[in-house]
Amino acid sequence: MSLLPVDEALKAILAHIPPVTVETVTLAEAAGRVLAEPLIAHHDQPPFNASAMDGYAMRAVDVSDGAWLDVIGTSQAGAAYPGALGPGQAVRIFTGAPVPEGADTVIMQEEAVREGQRVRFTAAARPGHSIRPKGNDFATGQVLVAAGTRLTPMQIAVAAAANAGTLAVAKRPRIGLVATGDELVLPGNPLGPDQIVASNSYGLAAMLAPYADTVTDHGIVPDDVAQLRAQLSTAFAAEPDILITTGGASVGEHDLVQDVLKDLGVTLAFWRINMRPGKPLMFGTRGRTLVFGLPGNPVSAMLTALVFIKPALRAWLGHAEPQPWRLKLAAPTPANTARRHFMRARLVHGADGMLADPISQTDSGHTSSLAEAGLLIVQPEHDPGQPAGAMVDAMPINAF
Ligand SMILES: Nc1nc2c(c(=O)[nH]1)N[C@H]1C(S)=C(S)[C@@H](COP(=O)(O)OP(=O)(O)OC[C@H]3O[C@@H](n4cnc5c(N)ncnc54)[C@H](O)[C@@H]3O)O[C@H]1N2
Ligand code: MOO
Repeated sequence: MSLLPVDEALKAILAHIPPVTVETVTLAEAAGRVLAEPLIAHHDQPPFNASAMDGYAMRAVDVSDGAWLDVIGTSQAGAAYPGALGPGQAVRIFTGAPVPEGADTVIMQEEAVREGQRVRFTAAARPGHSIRPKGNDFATGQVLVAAGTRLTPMQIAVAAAANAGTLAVAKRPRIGLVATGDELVLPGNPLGPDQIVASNSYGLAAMLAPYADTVTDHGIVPDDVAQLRAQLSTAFAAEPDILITTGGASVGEHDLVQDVLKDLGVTLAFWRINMRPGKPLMFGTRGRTLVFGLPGNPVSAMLTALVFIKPALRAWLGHAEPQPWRLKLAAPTPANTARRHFMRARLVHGADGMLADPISQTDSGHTSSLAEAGLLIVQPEHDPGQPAGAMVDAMPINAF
């Protein structure tokens, strides 16, 4: 049986990703979205030379030991001192206020002695000190956030500072989920004999929601051709950008998903890949809908989504693929098979940095070990096994 190499499978999927489409959202809705056009500054920040301290503004040359200066007025944030400052003069100034024309330094009030309308200083003056020059933070025309960036709170803050009321972000796909299996019951229900709680759609919805406009869970369908056909038709009728099934992907008599998908007009691009877990993954298209048939085993379902669907979604949004992590092994890894292994591991803090601590559990039905893992060690095909301290490639499980 020939299994498609992981990299080729990924390439085949990425070839079907449409170009980024843009939509405009308000700043309040933009956190977590991927910027589709660069955020460019349209003003200088600060827009004027601003004081960084509460204190006094003056000419540095006028500040000498014990010399008194005349306090001629006040500059506060939102209300600048209207005139210019001359020799022997000081202006009372507050943090964020415009530095008056003629002044070239600010001394904080803790280093000033005020008597009525005059002031002297206990510290030397340095030109430019405690002044934020106009455009120091950013200047008109500067790219503040590059297209393709996922907007974190820090970038939302800079966008707000740049006076952007709205942002151009990538439109997100609509995703549908269908779980298949006679044995499945929804979480929260009593378990009958031979029944299994359907967990895949919950994990997948949580994983994919940050990339999606909507994730619609179409529930559970038994392993029955007529019911599968009916439910998958309903799911397609909602015109999702991406439809994901779980279960029924393998070779047994009850693995019906592929045939039903084909009957419903899905063109299969590939089935079965050289990966563990996750071998029976299938991928195809129906019109402009991308269709992923994930294996039912819960670890296989989550990891195939992580390895294939997340990159597809990043590409959909125009967000660059992250570099693989390179980490030292905290413990040896065993020899691999001919399939690329995505090995569960914990991220641990060692004396000389972060280490990947492999988890020995490899069962594709073992969810509790996956829940403990923070990353996957990417073990190459036929890897002979590595000693503790060896550098390995890894991918974080929870990164965007
Ligand atoms: N003769 C062979 N048998 C199997 C092969 C093979 O190559 N030859 N491949 C194995 C591999 S690898 C995998 S992975 C599984 C995948 O099988 P299916 O995609 O057909 O999955 P199911 O049989 O439907 O279920 C497998 C397992 O997962 C549980 N399951 C299913 N759906 C869910 C869900 N939504 N939430 C939680 N758990 C779920 C299900 O109860 C089964 O225990 O096939 C191997 N067999
Ligand atoms: O590939 Mo399956 O996902 O190993 O159990």
